[in-house]
Amino acid sequence: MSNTFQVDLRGIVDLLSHHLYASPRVYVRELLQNAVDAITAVGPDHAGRVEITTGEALRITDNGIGLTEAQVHELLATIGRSSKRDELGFARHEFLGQFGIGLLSCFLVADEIRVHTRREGATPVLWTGYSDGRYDVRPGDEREPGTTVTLLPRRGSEHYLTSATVVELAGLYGSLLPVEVTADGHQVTTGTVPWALPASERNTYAESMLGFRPFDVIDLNVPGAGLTGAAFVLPTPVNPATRGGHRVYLKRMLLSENVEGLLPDWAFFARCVVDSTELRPTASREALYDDGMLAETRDAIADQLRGWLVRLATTDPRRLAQFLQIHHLGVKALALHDDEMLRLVEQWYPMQTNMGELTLAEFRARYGVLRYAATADEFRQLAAVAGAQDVGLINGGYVYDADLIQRLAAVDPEVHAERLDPTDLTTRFTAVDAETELRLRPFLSAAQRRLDRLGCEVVVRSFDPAGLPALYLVSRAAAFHDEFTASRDQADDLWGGVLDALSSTVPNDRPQLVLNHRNPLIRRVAALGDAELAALAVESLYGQALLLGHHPIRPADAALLTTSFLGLLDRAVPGGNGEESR
Ligand SMILES: Nc1ncnc2c1ncn2[C@@H]1O[C@H](COP(=O)(O)OP(=O)(O)OP(=O)(O)O)[C@@H](O)[C@H]1O
Repeated sequence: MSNTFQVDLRGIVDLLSHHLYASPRVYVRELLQNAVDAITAVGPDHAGRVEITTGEALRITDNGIGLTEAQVHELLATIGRSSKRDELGFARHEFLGQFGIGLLSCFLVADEIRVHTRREGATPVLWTGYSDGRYDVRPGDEREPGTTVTLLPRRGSEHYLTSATVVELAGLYGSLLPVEVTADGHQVTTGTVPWALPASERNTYAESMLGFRPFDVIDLNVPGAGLTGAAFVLPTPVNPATRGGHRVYLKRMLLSENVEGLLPDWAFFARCVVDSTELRPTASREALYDDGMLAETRDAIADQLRGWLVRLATTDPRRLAQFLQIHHLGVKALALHDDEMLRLVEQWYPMQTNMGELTLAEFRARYGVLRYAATADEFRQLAAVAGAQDVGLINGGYVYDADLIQRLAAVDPEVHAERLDPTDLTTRFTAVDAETELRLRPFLSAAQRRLDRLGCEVVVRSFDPAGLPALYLVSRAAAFHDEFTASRDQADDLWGGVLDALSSTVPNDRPQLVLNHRNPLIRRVAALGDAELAALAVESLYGQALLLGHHPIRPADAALLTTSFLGLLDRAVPGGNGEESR
């Protein structure tokens, strides 16, 4: 014995209202959709009209194909039955509907639905359905071919059927529909799609619908998906992690204002408004069905956005620079994962270097190796000295920059990157000749004695620029060592013990104060007969070099800065040595 499933309508309505549709508001969309489909079914030359009125009840009338009594029994009384599928059960291309459940959404706001309909050449029929699952069919009053659906509001749902709400919802879902729609006398359909408007009106559209005045508007066209539309480029920075939704229409009916998955992740800077005849909705009609077609469409749109970027680069680099200025954080964040964005950054994003602003591509063409300082402090410390020796240096200290340089070198075997360590520079410093070295020895050992307690080593080298008297250089190992000893001092006994055991493995090359023998002041200081004055001078040079390189100032350094400054002042101002006038 074989039986058929029984369906409890109340269960189905609950399922629809709470789980399938985001809000009961969608009933307006489903009604509009049925009216448009009925008009489409008449034929391409039929001048379709849809009229919605509100009041005690909501009425929506179309001059579409209508239904015969037999069709009413077959289509309206069977959930899941649709006239919009072919014999094999596939959705027919020209229609919006396909599932055979849309009319049920009206039960989200109404307890009773009446469908008054007439097919050309047949008699009028009145079908009445109730939310408890009953329906009846009677002969209807005389009427033109077409259909009128009437909803009697459910108690508590009246607000979904007020004039204001219905006019708003009909406009939201139906403004681009290819048939004439009015709601309580208001013209709902606008006639033109926004992306076909002249440039100034597109901007106004974006301002009112998307909430921003676009930086630029890019036309989109994907014939394979029957897709036309526009991408509006955001004029202000956005966090690329916040997925912005797109306004998507399917066969001119709004799917959602917040569709995801239409663009690849890297295109976070654009909001699209598109219409497609081929992309498919999910059953809730609030999202796009994620299939091969959507993937191909995404790729095609990505190509068009990339094309826009490339065009900007060749025809209007100034605007591309503006674009990157707005969206650089997002572009750079994505470039850490996306090779195309990485190339964009390489070619077009100017980074700070000691030779002015240069793109990584320009820098590489000029200097071969992408030599960079990993922090802004290191960069400041090294930029001038490196520049004077014609060593190009990139400031990798801005967010993502050092990582991007490293990644570029990782993905492209032709690119070489090198982090410049401050002590690497000493190899470019020329040692002074043996005779001078010998002459300077007493001065140097006196200077070393003064700086020993600060853990700093004093050396003399010749380097450019000659105007720079002294440079404080910390190697990575030395910086680590400093941090290590600082933590050792703060740690409790247990951790102190562990750190002590480790300390033997920590290299302890000391930071260096490099005095520049090319600098006239340094020569004069080194030649001073007055040992006390020379020591004061070395201490101030040490303090000044620390400040110049933005190094942390420890309490001992601060004390030294004060005493050396006051000491020098004392020597400079006449009347010292107890000779003050009384
Ligand atoms: N205004 C109308 N004019 C003519 N036929 C209609 C009208 N409204 C509904 N119908 C008929 O009733 C059937 C069921 O409608 P329903 O809205 O439930 O499903 P659908 O539109 O086929 O699919 P979907 O669930 O995707 O909307 C339709 O296939 C159509 O044949």
